[in-house]
Amino acid sequence: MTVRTDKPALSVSAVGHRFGKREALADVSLEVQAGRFVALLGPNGAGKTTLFSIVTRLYQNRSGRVEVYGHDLNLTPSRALAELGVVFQARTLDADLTVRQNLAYHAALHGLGGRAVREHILALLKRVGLGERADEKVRTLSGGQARRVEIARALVHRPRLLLLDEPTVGLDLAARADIVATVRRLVAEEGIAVLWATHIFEEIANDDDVYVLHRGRIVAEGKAAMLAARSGASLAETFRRLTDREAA
Ligand SMILES: Nc1ncnc2c1ncn2[C@@H]1O[C@H](COP(=O)(O)OP(=O)(O)OP(=O)(O)O)[C@@H](O)[C@H]1O
Repeated sequence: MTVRTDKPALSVSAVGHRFGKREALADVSLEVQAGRFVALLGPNGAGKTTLFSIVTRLYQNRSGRVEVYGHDLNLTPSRALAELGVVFQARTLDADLTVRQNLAYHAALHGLGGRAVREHILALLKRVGLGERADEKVRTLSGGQARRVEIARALVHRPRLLLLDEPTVGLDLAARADIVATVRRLVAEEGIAVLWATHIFEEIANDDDVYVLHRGRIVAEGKAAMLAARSGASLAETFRRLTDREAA
Protein backbone atom coordinates (compact mmCIF):
# COMPACT_ATOMS: atom_id res chain seq x y z
CA MET A 1 0.00 0.00 0.00
CA THR A 2 1.29 3.48 -0.79
CA VAL A 3 0.12 6.63 0.89
CA ARG A 4 -0.87 9.28 -1.64
CA THR A 5 0.47 12.64 -0.67
CA ASP A 6 2.27 15.46 -2.44
CA LYS A 7 4.36 16.39 0.57
CA PRO A 8 7.33 14.46 1.88
CA ALA A 9 6.69 12.69 5.18
CA LEU A 10 9.64 14.58 6.60
CA SER A 11 11.51 17.54 5.24
CA VAL A 12 14.48 18.92 7.16
CA SER A 13 16.02 22.03 5.60
CA ALA A 14 19.29 23.66 6.63
CA VAL A 15 18.92 22.72 10.30
CA GLY A 16 21.68 23.62 12.72
CA HIS A 17 22.07 23.15 16.45
CA ARG A 18 24.68 24.15 19.01
CA PHE A 19 25.38 23.06 22.54
CA GLY A 20 27.21 26.16 23.71
CA LYS A 21 30.25 26.38 21.48
CA ARG A 22 29.90 22.84 20.17
CA GLU A 23 28.22 22.68 16.80
CA ALA A 24 26.25 19.41 16.91
CA LEU A 25 24.42 19.92 13.60
CA ALA A 26 25.33 22.20 10.70
CA ASP A 27 23.19 22.86 7.65
CA VAL A 28 21.50 19.46 7.73
CA SER A 29 18.91 18.84 5.01
CA LEU A 30 17.14 15.58 4.30
CA GLU A 31 13.85 14.22 3.05
CA VAL A 32 11.86 11.10 3.80
CA GLN A 33 9.27 10.38 1.15
CA ALA A 34 5.96 8.76 2.11
CA GLY A 35 6.22 4.98 2.24
CA ARG A 36 10.04 4.87 2.23
CA PHE A 37 12.61 3.42 4.59
CA VAL A 38 15.37 5.98 4.94
CA ALA A 39 18.56 5.36 6.90
CA LEU A 40 20.43 8.04 8.80
CA LEU A 41 23.83 6.43 9.08
CA GLY A 42 26.44 7.87 11.38
CA PRO A 43 28.98 6.87 14.01
CA ASN A 44 28.61 7.71 17.71
CA GLY A 45 28.47 11.43 18.26
CA ALA A 46 27.54 12.23 14.63
CA GLY A 47 24.42 14.11 15.72
CA LYS A 48 21.65 11.57 15.08
CA THR A 49 20.01 11.90 18.48
CA THR A 50 20.29 15.68 18.34
CA LEU A 51 18.45 15.67 15.01
CA PHE A 52 15.74 13.42 16.45
CA SER A 53 15.43 15.74 19.44
CA ILE A 54 14.80 18.63 17.07
CA VAL A 55 12.26 16.76 14.94
CA THR A 56 10.38 15.62 18.07
CA ARG A 57 10.59 19.16 19.46
CA LEU A 58 12.52 18.23 22.57
CA TYR A 59 14.88 20.92 21.34
CA GLN A 60 13.57 23.99 19.57
CA ASN A 61 15.39 24.53 16.32
CA ARG A 62 16.22 28.13 15.71
CA SER A 63 17.97 27.69 12.42
CA GLY A 64 16.44 25.90 9.49
CA ARG A 65 13.02 24.39 9.01
CA VAL A 66 11.33 21.05 9.72
CA GLU A 67 8.06 19.95 8.13
CA VAL A 68 6.11 16.75 8.72
CA TYR A 69 3.74 16.04 5.83
CA GLY A 70 3.85 19.74 5.07
CA HIS A 71 3.11 20.87 8.63
CA ASP A 72 5.78 23.26 9.86
CA LEU A 73 7.07 22.11 13.22
CA ASN A 74 7.39 25.64 14.57
CA LEU A 75 4.18 27.09 13.13
CA THR A 76 1.77 24.14 13.58
CA PRO A 77 3.54 21.84 16.03
CA SER A 78 0.55 19.79 17.14
CA ARG A 79 -0.39 18.92 13.56
CA ALA A 80 3.20 18.00 12.77
CA LEU A 81 3.64 15.91 15.93
CA ALA A 82 0.32 14.11 15.39
CA GLU A 83 1.87 12.54 12.27
CA LEU A 84 4.96 11.41 14.14
CA GLY A 85 5.69 8.21 16.07
CA VAL A 86 9.02 7.84 17.86
CA VAL A 87 11.08 5.00 19.27
CA PHE A 88 13.83 6.52 21.37
CA GLN A 89 17.20 4.93 21.95
CA ALA A 90 16.62 4.46 25.69
CA ARG A 91 13.96 2.03 26.89
CA THR A 92 10.84 3.87 27.98
CA LEU A 93 8.29 1.17 28.85
CA ASP A 94 6.95 0.72 32.37
CA ALA A 95 8.20 -2.74 33.31
CA ASP A 96 5.52 -3.25 35.96
CA LEU A 97 2.60 -2.59 33.65
CA THR A 98 1.36 -5.13 31.16
CA VAL A 99 2.15 -4.74 27.48
CA ARG A 100 -1.43 -3.68 26.80
CA GLN A 101 -1.45 -1.18 29.69
CA ASN A 102 1.69 0.50 28.37
CA LEU A 103 -0.01 1.10 25.03
CA ALA A 104 -3.31 2.18 26.63
CA TYR A 105 -1.44 4.69 28.76
CA HIS A 106 0.23 6.14 25.68
CA ALA A 107 -3.16 6.29 23.93
CA ALA A 108 -4.62 8.18 26.90
CA LEU A 109 -1.81 10.74 26.66
CA HIS A 110 -3.00 11.37 23.11
CA GLY A 111 -6.60 11.71 24.34
CA LEU A 112 -7.51 8.33 22.87
CA GLY A 113 -9.62 5.68 24.55
CA GLY A 114 -12.63 3.44 24.06
CA ARG A 115 -13.28 0.17 22.32
CA ALA A 116 -11.95 1.10 18.89
CA VAL A 117 -8.62 2.09 20.45
CA ARG A 118 -8.47 -1.12 22.51
CA GLU A 119 -9.01 -3.10 19.30
CA HIS A 120 -6.40 -1.04 17.47
CA ILE A 121 -3.90 -1.72 20.27
CA LEU A 122 -4.46 -5.46 20.03
CA ALA A 123 -4.15 -5.33 16.23
CA LEU A 124 -0.83 -3.47 16.56
CA LEU A 125 0.48 -6.02 19.05
CA LYS A 126 -0.44 -8.80 16.63
CA ARG A 127 1.27 -6.84 13.86
CA VAL A 128 4.56 -6.96 15.78
CA GLY A 129 4.05 -10.61 16.75
CA LEU A 130 3.11 -10.02 20.39
CA GLY A 131 -0.67 -10.47 20.45
CA GLU A 132 -0.29 -13.43 22.81
CA ARG A 133 1.75 -11.41 25.31
CA ALA A 134 -0.69 -8.50 25.66
CA ASP A 135 -1.53 -9.22 29.30
CA GLU A 136 1.95 -10.02 30.52
CA LYS A 137 4.13 -7.58 32.37
CA VAL A 138 6.79 -5.93 30.27
CA ARG A 139 9.50 -7.19 32.63
CA THR A 140 8.87 -10.75 31.40
CA LEU A 141 9.80 -9.83 27.81
CA SER A 142 13.16 -10.15 26.08
CA GLY A 143 14.95 -7.00 24.91
CA GLY A 144 13.83 -7.57 21.33
CA GLN A 145 10.22 -8.14 22.34
CA ALA A 146 10.23 -4.96 24.43
CA ARG A 147 11.52 -3.04 21.40
CA ARG A 148 8.66 -4.42 19.33
CA VAL A 149 6.22 -3.23 22.00
CA GLU A 150 7.78 0.23 21.72
CA ILE A 151 7.28 0.14 17.95
CA ALA A 152 3.63 -0.81 18.42
CA ARG A 153 3.24 1.93 21.02
CA ALA A 154 4.72 4.51 18.66
CA LEU A 155 1.93 3.68 16.20
CA VAL A 156 -1.02 3.90 18.62
CA HIS A 157 -2.09 7.38 17.48
CA ARG A 158 -1.82 6.30 13.82
CA PRO A 159 1.15 8.44 12.76
CA ARG A 160 2.36 8.13 9.15
CA LEU A 161 6.01 8.80 9.96
CA LEU A 162 8.06 6.67 12.35
CA LEU A 163 11.43 7.76 13.73
CA LEU A 164 13.65 5.12 15.29
CA ASP A 165 16.89 6.05 17.05
CA GLU A 166 19.31 3.11 16.92
CA PRO A 167 16.49 0.68 17.76
CA THR A 168 18.64 -2.45 17.68
CA VAL A 169 21.36 -1.36 20.08
CA GLY A 170 22.05 -4.00 22.70
CA LEU A 171 20.15 -6.77 20.89
CA ASP A 172 21.57 -10.02 19.60
CA LEU A 173 21.76 -10.73 15.87
CA ALA A 174 18.46 -12.60 15.64
CA ALA A 175 16.53 -9.96 17.58
CA ARG A 176 18.13 -7.23 15.47
CA ALA A 177 17.09 -8.91 12.24
CA ASP A 178 13.61 -9.35 13.65
CA ILE A 179 13.24 -5.63 14.46
CA VAL A 180 14.50 -4.61 11.02
CA ALA A 181 12.07 -7.05 9.36
CA THR A 182 9.15 -5.83 11.49
CA VAL A 183 9.75 -2.21 10.52
CA ARG A 184 10.32 -3.02 6.85
CA ARG A 185 6.97 -4.85 6.82
CA LEU A 186 5.26 -1.74 8.20
CA VAL A 187 6.77 0.28 5.37
CA ALA A 188 5.84 -2.22 2.65
CA GLU A 189 2.38 -3.12 3.87
CA GLU A 190 1.11 0.00 5.63
CA GLY A 191 2.91 2.72 3.70
CA ILE A 192 4.52 4.10 6.85
CA ALA A 193 7.53 6.34 6.24
CA VAL A 194 10.56 5.53 8.37
CA LEU A 195 13.68 7.40 9.39
CA TRP A 196 16.01 4.83 10.91
CA ALA A 197 19.11 6.15 12.68
CA THR A 198 21.91 3.65 12.96
CA HIS A 199 25.65 3.14 12.93
CA ILE A 200 25.21 -0.45 11.70
CA PHE A 201 25.46 -0.51 7.92
CA GLU A 202 24.30 -4.16 7.80
CA GLU A 203 20.80 -2.90 8.58
CA ILE A 204 20.67 -1.00 5.31
CA ALA A 205 19.36 -2.52 2.08
CA ASN A 206 20.62 -1.62 -1.41
CA ASP A 207 17.39 0.15 -2.34
CA ASP A 208 17.20 2.32 0.81
CA ASP A 209 17.79 6.04 0.68
CA VAL A 210 20.74 6.80 2.94
CA TYR A 211 22.03 9.99 4.50
CA VAL A 212 25.47 9.70 6.01
CA LEU A 213 25.92 12.05 8.97
CA HIS A 214 29.40 12.78 10.24
CA ARG A 215 30.35 15.39 12.80
CA GLY A 216 26.99 17.09 12.42
CA ARG A 217 27.03 17.31 8.64
CA ILE A 218 25.50 15.25 5.85
CA VAL A 219 28.57 14.01 3.99
CA ALA A 220 26.82 11.75 1.47
CA GLU A 221 23.29 10.93 0.34
CA GLY A 222 21.62 8.66 -2.17
CA LYS A 223 20.54 5.07 -2.65
CA ALA A 224 22.80 2.73 -0.71
CA ALA A 225 23.74 0.78 -3.84
CA MET A 226 24.57 4.00 -5.65
CA LEU A 227 26.81 5.28 -2.85
CA ALA A 228 28.73 2.02 -2.88
CA ALA A 229 28.94 1.92 -6.68
CA ARG A 230 30.20 5.50 -6.79
CA SER A 231 32.99 4.75 -4.37
CA GLY A 232 33.77 1.40 -6.03
CA ALA A 233 33.66 -0.35 -2.66
CA SER A 234 31.27 -2.26 -0.43
CA LEU A 235 28.80 -0.31 1.67
CA ALA A 236 30.90 -1.14 4.73
CA GLU A 237 34.05 0.26 3.14
CA THR A 238 32.17 3.24 1.69
CA PHE A 239 30.80 4.09 5.11
CA ARG A 240 34.19 3.64 6.75
CA ARG A 241 35.80 6.04 4.29
CA LEU A 242 33.03 8.63 4.63
CA THR A 243 33.26 8.68 8.40
CA ASP A 244 36.98 8.17 8.77
CA ARG A 245 37.96 10.45 11.62
CA GLU A 246 41.43 11.01 10.27
CA ALA A 247 40.19 12.00 6.82
CA ALA A 248 37.53 14.38 8.13
N1 LIG B 1 23.07 17.82 25.95
C1 LIG B 1 24.26 17.97 25.35
N2 LIG B 1 25.12 18.91 25.76
C2 LIG B 1 26.32 19.09 25.15
N3 LIG B 1 26.73 18.37 24.08
C3 LIG B 1 25.91 17.43 23.62
C4 LIG B 1 24.63 17.17 24.23
N4 LIG B 1 24.03 16.16 23.54
C5 LIG B 1 24.89 15.81 22.56
N5 LIG B 1 26.01 16.57 22.61
C6 LIG B 1 27.14 16.48 21.66
O1 LIG B 1 26.64 16.70 20.35
C7 LIG B 1 27.24 15.81 19.42
C8 LIG B 1 26.18 14.93 18.77
O2 LIG B 1 25.65 14.02 19.74
P1 LIG B 1 24.43 13.02 19.43
O3 LIG B 1 24.07 12.36 20.71
O4 LIG B 1 23.38 13.75 18.69
O5 LIG B 1 25.13 11.97 18.45
P2 LIG B 1 24.61 10.55 17.98
O6 LIG B 1 24.91 10.45 16.53
O7 LIG B 1 23.20 10.36 18.39
O8 LIG B 1 25.56 9.57 18.78
P3 LIG B 1 25.20 8.25 19.64
O9 LIG B 1 25.05 7.18 18.64
O10 LIG B 1 26.43 8.09 20.49
O11 LIG B 1 23.97 8.55 20.42
C9 LIG B 1 28.28 15.03 20.20
O12 LIG B 1 29.51 15.70 20.06
C10 LIG B 1 27.79 15.11 21.64
O13 LIG B 1 28.86 15.02 22.55
